[in-house]
Amino acid sequence: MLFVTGTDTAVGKTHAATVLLHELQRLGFQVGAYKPVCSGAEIDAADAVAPASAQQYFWSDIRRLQRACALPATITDICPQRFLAPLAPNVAAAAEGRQVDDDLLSGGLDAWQNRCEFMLIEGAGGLYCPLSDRSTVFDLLQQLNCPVIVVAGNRLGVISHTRMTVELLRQSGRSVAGIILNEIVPPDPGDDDVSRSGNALQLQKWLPEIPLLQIGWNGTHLQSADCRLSVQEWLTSTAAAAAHCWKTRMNTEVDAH
Ligand SMILES: Nc1ncnc2c1ncn2[C@@H]1O[C@H](COP(=O)(O)OP(=O)(O)OP(=O)(O)O)[C@@H](O)[C@H]1O
Ligand SMILES: C[C@H](N)[C@@H](CCCCCC(=O)O)NC(=O)O
Ligand SMILES: [Mg+2]
Repeated sequence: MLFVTGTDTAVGKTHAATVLLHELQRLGFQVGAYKPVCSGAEIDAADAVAPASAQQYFWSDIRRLQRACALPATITDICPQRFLAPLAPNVAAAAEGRQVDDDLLSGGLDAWQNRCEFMLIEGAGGLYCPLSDRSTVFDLLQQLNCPVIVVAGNRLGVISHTRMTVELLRQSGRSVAGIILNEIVPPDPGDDDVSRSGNALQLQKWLPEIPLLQIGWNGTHLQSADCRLSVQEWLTSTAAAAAHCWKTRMNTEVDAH
């Protein structure tokens, strides 16, 4: 298992997860994709004029993960709990008179047993985003006990947000496999925006022991910002740690039954 978290909502966790899926699959790994809960549905354009009851909702994160995953998977395999409002999942659930099922957050992974070498899991929002009324992304991560990738949206503020996220993970014993600095704003060719162009160097300076990768605007590939290792080396070692963790979970599940 490999958990993709981020410095905030809308920093490119899903975008980075799809890039990771493509890159890992290109290296031959069989990777499943999972999001424990998703909030914020959209309506297919073709349905926009249909009466509300007939409208087909979809969840962009689930659709993007499903399309990027090379293994056959239903929407429920990818994400077993889905809510309409674009709010924290527990708040979105309450708006429908429902509750997020805490056990199903990790329990939904059981559907993937023996179907892949490991799972790529995307959270929602940042580390302390509530998932249910009782638990946050961070709690789920602690329960899953797996390596983490931190997606950092490249904008002013990213240095502090990334360091806080990494510090919390490290203090709690999580292994941070890497930081992905993701371009969430299109480049302006006439203007070198120093509030963004200097952030990779700063992250390397303040977090020198964590591999730093980058995804460009509309980028479909990972780039290494870390001269110590290539993207392929990083992917291979990260996949090995993720596979070990998934195997451990499956063995534990088998023992429990
Ligand atoms: N590198 C990129 N290039 C171009 N667009 C991007 C890039 N990264 C993200 N985006 C766009 O920015 C928006 C937010 O990205 P994304 O949905 O991946 O964020 P997220 O962190 O997964 O958010 P959430 O907390 O809702 O899961 C999306 O429209 C996405 O397509
Ligand atoms: C609606 C968003 N897109 C996202 C939830 C983000 C909630 C952030 C809450 C917070 O930390 O303040 N949903 C999701 O990832 O399924
Ligand atoms: Mg997302």
